[in-house]
Amino acid sequence: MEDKTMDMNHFKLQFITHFTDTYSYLDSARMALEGGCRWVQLRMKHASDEETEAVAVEVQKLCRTYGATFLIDDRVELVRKLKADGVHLGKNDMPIAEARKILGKDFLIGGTANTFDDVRAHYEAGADYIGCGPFRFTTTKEKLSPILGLEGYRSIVQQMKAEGIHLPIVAIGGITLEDIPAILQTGVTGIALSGTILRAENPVEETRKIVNQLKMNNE
Ligand SMILES: Cc1ncc(COP(=O)(O)OP(=O)(O)O)c(N)n1
Ligand SMILES: Cc1ncsc1CCOP(=O)(O)O
Ligand SMILES: [Mg+2]
Repeated sequence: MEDKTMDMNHFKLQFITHFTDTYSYLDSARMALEGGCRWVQLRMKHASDEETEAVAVEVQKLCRTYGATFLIDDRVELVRKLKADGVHLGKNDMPIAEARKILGKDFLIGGTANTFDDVRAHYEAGADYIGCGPFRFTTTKEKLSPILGLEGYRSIVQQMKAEGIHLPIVAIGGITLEDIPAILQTGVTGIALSGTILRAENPVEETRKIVNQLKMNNE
């Protein structure tokens, strides 16, 4: 497992896999890694445990080759079994405090937030970072929470500052390359995305552009 305190650039872009007819989960992760992303979440919503484990083993190997952080969506037990780097949990998943008891302090745990109250609850439960969204409508996730837009992030970041909550927060949901400068201006730490890379004509090149855009907007 990598050092949680490593270079924060590493944690500015999280690529999340998504089922497509064009690319396998493994190839999707490979393209993001080739493009320079160093934080990958394997999200296989409708797959069985067996199917997910088989893919996770391969994506984990690839991530290790690239020195990337490897997270799995939802599946705490699989994260423990494979010694992945961490898990991302939402409202309908295992509570973060329970996952922390199972995984201990050496695994990353991300929590989904749509409001400042969600952020505070995850902070108190011991989350390492927040995935906050949706920024705008996306077809990648069903049953979306209310859209936040730029104003939603500004408000949440401002409340975090006011209450002294220091936790990395990545914006998520329908984000494209063009959105990055304005999103970072709101004070969030980074972004998480999927569709804009997988729909691009050249996903590796699109990832490169996103990585460069994030570097240019580095504070
Ligand atoms: C970085 C990041 N943020 C939010 C989510 C959404 O998690 P969740 O609300 O549990 O929904 P599913 O992804 O499980 O459908 C995420 N996965 N990653
Ligand atoms: C998992 C998730 N949670 C909120 S929006 C979303 C999907 C992000 O994917 P995309 O970048 O394709 O909108
Ligand atoms: Mg979930």
